[in-house]
Amino acid sequence: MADSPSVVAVKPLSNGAGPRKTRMHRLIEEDGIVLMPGIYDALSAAVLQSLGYKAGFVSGYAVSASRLGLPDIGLLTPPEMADAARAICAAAPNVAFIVDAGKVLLHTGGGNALNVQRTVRDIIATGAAGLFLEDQVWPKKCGHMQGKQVIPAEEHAAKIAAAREAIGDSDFFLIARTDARATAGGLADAIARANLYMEAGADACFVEAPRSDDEMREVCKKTSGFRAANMLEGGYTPLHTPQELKEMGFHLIVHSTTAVYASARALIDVLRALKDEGSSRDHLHKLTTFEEFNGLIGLKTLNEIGARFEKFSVPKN
Ligand SMILES: C[C@@](O)(CC(=O)O)C(=O)O
Ligand SMILES: [Mg+2]
Repeated sequence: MADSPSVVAVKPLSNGAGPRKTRMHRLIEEDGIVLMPGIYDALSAAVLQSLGYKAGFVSGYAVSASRLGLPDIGLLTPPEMADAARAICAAAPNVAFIVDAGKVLLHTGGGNALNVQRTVRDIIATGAAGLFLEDQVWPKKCGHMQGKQVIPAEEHAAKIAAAREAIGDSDFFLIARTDARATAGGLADAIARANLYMEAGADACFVEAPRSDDEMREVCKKTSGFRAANMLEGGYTPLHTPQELKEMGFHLIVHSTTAVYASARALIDVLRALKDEGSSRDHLHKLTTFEEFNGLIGLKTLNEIGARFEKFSVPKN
């Protein structure tokens, strides 16, 4: 067990050539903490990139809501999630994305090491920078909902070890999540699991849904390696700034629901106004402009490329 929030373990390369330094390791090194808003489609990824974010999180909660209009209770299928991750990585190539693979994998309770290894390779192929693997029983639930259960710790640790093997020396970061805080074992079991998963080869641990600042500090004091926190508005965990979380001993922050809740709020408000008033003309300040929106999704650059290749003429010498 760790006794200091600053203790981190960087996994060695399999060829023995020193510590593995992935994109995510370098981002953590830059500022000590990495803020990753949860996004859910190519447009939300493009917004993230346009604002200069260096990292983002492909949220299962938000993808389930945006693609299916359904809650985060294990209904999204692996191909749907992988497809979302591919479109997101393609739309924002400058952003390092961590993919919430809880659903991609069906490893939660079901599946075995082979399923894990296949999923890891599939997610690497999307262009993502890493993934989350969680220890809930399938069908899983959002970490801030009632009634969660976890699989045996050793079983999940073996899946983490299988994931580590599949990653090899790829530029890919493995975050092991535990949902045990909500079960009979409570925080002590969650902390023991996080440390076991780190031993099994995770780059970072994520104890989901601690319920107070004291619990968050305890997680940081008693776990080794890099640590992730989830700032889910309306959930169990108190909301904090990156600086506050860094001081507690966290290194990665997921804001899983901020973007999808903001989108839903904006859509509800403006579409209600349109329904009531029959026109959007008094609400244009709530919308992007035609130019702003086209710029966001790269129209100018694409037009320039199109113009360059309109006609081929043999160069004269
Ligand atoms: C992080 C999360 O898994 C939500 C949660 O379970 O707390 C997501 O899908 O964004
Ligand atoms: Mg999720």
